[in-house]
Amino acid sequence: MDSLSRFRLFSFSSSSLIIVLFLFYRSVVGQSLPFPASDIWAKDSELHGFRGILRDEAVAMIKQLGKISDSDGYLERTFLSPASKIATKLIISWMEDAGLQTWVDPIGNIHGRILAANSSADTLLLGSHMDTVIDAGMYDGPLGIISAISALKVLNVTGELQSLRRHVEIIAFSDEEGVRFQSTFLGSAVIAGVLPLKSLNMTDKSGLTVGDVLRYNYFDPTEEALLELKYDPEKIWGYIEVHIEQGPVLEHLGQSVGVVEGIAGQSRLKVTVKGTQGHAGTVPMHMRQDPMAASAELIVLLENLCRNPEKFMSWSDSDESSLAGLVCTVGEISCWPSASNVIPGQVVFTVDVRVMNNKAREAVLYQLSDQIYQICDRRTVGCTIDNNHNADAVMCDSDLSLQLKNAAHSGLNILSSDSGEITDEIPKLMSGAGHDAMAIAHLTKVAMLFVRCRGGVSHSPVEYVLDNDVWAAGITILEFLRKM
Ligand SMILES: NC(=O)N[C@H](N)C(=O)O
Ligand SMILES: [Mn+2]
Ligand SMILES: [Mn+2]
Repeated sequence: MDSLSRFRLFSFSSSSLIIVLFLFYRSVVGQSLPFPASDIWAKDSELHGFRGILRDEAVAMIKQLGKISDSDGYLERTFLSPASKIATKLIISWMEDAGLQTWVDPIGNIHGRILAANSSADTLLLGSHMDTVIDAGMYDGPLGIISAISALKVLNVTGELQSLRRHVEIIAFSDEEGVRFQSTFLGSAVIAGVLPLKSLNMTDKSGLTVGDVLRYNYFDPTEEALLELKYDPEKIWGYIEVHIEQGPVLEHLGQSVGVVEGIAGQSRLKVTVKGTQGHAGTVPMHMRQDPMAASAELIVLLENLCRNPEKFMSWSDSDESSLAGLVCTVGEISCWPSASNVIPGQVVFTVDVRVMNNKAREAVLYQLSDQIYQICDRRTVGCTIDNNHNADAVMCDSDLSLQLKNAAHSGLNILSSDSGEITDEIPKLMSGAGHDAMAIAHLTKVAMLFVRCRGGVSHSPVEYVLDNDVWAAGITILEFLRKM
């Protein structure tokens, strides 16, 4: 080989090596934490819709958080549990990496804030919840927290974080699912100043009350102390929450995100049925007061009432349209003493009732209680109904929702600019699921962005959001922050 050929071969191999090293850097280093904040990288990322931060890092964080569980083998992270404390440290580190000032309040909410140069500016709140159901998916809650952190991290990388027009605060709420105490919204209701004091007396499975748990957390939850945690509505501009849709509509429409118009109201009851405990082999059937058989009848009644409410309710109570979307669920049941050869002494089950129209929900609860007591009387078992939670339906603010929709539109067009596709109209949809936005609506105007999920499945470990849809959520928040 002559020296010119040797030189050509050398220069070809060294440039290939540089390209290979660059690709390796992009694929391995560029996708891991922390993200390098160099100007060159930031420029490159702007061109690519900040894919490294808004998609790859965000998905990595969701997966990391999805491994922090109170149980082995499945995801469960409840209010102020050991796993929630580990998750708190991680979320704080991510918020700080995004350039935010952080703190944890006595109810376990994590806050990350950036102040605007104008100290008298009002504040945009962004957030969702960090607690999960039992055997949960990893997107329900964390998607909203992490898309907000990622969007602010982009602004930190580009240097825009210091020139925001409003203060911006992310809150990772400590309890939305209400699994530990059947409470829901413990975190967000305190911030909005609407936590009913009786919630402090609710007990978990070990007999601890909410109040006990807070006192172990060095916080005495008196009425005054709780009110001190309430935010001043005058200082808050609005609240935006990103959340997995948890239903099939966006997938059906072939759209990655949609804007929420309203959230159905919800009530949770605890029904206790007391009978006569006895021997399964000796008590004749007609002499039993069996709370298990009674509960079975009550549960079938609930299903009938919610499937065909018009058969149970007089038209003066409600009209057909106000009952549209009514859904009722018994999701938890336990009996005592729970043995195959014992007629139970007591059965306890939960009832979850949801519908957009608040009056219709009240009418359903009234009918349901009436029918339950009639059945219990006929079966000579004792029934009590505790109404543990009520949240009225919430309509999202139309102006804020429009701004969110415009942000989604421009964000999606950045993502699709490579393909030349123009994003269609952003869909609007209703939420049957509850959200922290319901509690925060008592404080300020709210808007929500839903993100498509596979098969519409949530509250299940198979819950899944495409990485590109996580990206779509992040770029929507980024565009919102840039234009607010
Ligand atoms: N979005 C949700 O999954 N939230 C609730 N905790 C619910 O029960 O709807
Ligand atoms: Mn949930
Ligand atoms: Mn949720």
